[in-house]
Amino acid sequence: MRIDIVTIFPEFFSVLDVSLLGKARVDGLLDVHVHDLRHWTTDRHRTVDDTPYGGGAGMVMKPEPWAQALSSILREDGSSTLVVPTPAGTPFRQPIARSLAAEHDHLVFACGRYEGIDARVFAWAASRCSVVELSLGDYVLNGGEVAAMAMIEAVGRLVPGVVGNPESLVEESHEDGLLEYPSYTKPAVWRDLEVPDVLLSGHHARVAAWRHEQQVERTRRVRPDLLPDA
Ligand SMILES: Nc1cc(-c2cccs2)n[nH]1
Repeated sequence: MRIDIVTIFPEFFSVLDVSLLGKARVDGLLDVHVHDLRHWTTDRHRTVDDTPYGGGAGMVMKPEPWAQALSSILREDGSSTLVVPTPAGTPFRQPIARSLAAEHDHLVFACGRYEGIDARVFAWAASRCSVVELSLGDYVLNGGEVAAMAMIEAVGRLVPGVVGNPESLVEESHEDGLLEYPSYTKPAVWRDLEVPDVLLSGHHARVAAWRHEQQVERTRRVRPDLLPDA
C-alpha cells in the first residue's frame, strides 16, 4: 500500500519512521511519502490560506496549491482514494479501517486546518479519485495531522504482514463488535491481586467462554450502543 500525506507540517509525520509502521516501511509493506503543501505555492510568502468568503473568523486553505499538489500525487487511472480528515466527516471506525486496508492500495491524506480547505478542491478531485471525508470523533482539532496519523496507524496495521501475528488482530476491541476482554500476565498474584482462576485452569473452552462473557459485560457497561439490541 502506498500512502501519501499532504500537510503544512511535514515534520509531524517523522514519527512514522519508528515503531511498527517504521518497520513496515523498511519491509516494503507500506510506502509512505510526506509532502509539504507549500512546495506548490508560487508567491514569495508561500501562502496557503486566505480569508473566508462570506466573512467569519479564521482562514480557509486556498484551492490552487491543493490542486497542484493532488495533480502530482493522484494516480491518473483514478484508483487513488483521497482521505480528508474533518469533524464533518463519516465516523472513522474499525470497519472503515478494514475496508481501506483491504480494498484501497493508494491512500492520499489531505491534512487541512479546522477552518477548512476550499470546498471546490473536493468537487474538483471527485472526478479524479474517490474522496472520503472521515471524522476521528466528535471533537475539534486544529488540523488534520493528528487525525491522519491515527487513521494511518489503524489502517496500516491491518495491511497483511505488518503485524507479525495476524491472530492478534482478531481478538481486539471492535473486531467482533464487542470490546476486548481484560488481559493478565505473570505474576499470578500481584500486590495481593489475583489472576482469575479460569485463566490458570488450562481449560481452553472455559477460558474462551469466560473471555466472551467479559467482552459482553464490558461492552454492556462501557458501550451499550454497540450491542445489537441497543
Ligand atoms: N475528528 C476531527 C477531525 C478534525 C480536523 C480535521 C482537520 C482540521 S480539524 N477535528 N476533529
